Amino acid sequence: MQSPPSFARIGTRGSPLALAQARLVRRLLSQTHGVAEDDIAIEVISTGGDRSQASNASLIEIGGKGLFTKEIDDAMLSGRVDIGVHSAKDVATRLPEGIRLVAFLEREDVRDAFMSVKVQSLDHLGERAKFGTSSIRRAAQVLRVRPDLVIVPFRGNVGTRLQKLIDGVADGTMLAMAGLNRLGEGHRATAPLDPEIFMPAPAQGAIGLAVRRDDARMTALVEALDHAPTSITVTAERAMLAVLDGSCRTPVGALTSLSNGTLTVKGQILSLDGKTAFDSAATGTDPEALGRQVGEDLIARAGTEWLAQWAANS
Ligand SMILES: NCc1[nH]cc(CCC(=O)O)c1CC(=O)O
Repeated sequence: MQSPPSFARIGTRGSPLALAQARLVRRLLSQTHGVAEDDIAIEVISTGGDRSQASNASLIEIGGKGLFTKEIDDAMLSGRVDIGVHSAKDVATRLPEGIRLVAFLEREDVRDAFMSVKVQSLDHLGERAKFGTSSIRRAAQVLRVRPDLVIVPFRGNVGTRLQKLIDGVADGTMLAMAGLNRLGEGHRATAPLDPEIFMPAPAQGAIGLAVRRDDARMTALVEALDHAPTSITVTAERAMLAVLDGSCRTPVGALTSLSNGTLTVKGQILSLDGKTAFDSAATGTDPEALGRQVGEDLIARAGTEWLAQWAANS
């Protein structure tokens, strides 16, 4: 009989992207710690996010707190798996008490890409063309530059979405370059979008690794995979998001650059229809402090009256 994997058990969602990310983590752990890949198990765990994507859950429900991570967190807490591998942008700013994000892998391309089988860019879409997205951020950003477009719900993995474009369910859509690249499908992107205008989701393009807070062995093994510049920028963006999470449910974009130890954090919040947007930026060295500063400044600029429409607890 084969002996069970002894080094570590990774918990992941079952989507092609999630599996590609879990396999990347398995390979890095194996290389870094000199163990066989067979000694690292990959356990597929279905999450609430997978179930609501399969159904017709509303835009607001998707992306709710911990939707893509709860069952993996539970599997870690019960000892079924040791490491949770997540797209960092899908990880809620507040994690369960016993769980910690301890490492981020080197960030992929942070940008979103425009995708279409008909036209080369967003500008080339016809008047009132259908734009497929189930992301409130992407819908707001697209409507900001093309208020005439009609937003239609659009879900599924990369292959499904491409088929939907071919079938004419939508004339265009937007996907993260990171996901496409990690699936070896980067060539499918019609045109990467300017991240200053189409600000990515906070932490987009980074893979976050979670462990049980009391698991010192696993913490040390996983921390060895951390990519410091990614940790710094993602920490700033998640700090910004944590401030905004506490007071509103508006679409949020973030863009951080790091050069010679100096961080510039930019943030944007928008109304769902894209008609209103507030921008802020800050430069410095402390990721947490800068992120919080940008979040608080966005709240101040938007003002309580505007934010009241998008109250966190409504
Ligand atoms: N919400 C789904 C999701 N979570 C992470 C990615 C892509 C990879 C990444 O941004 O790290 C995607 C798909 C997409 O937004 O196109």
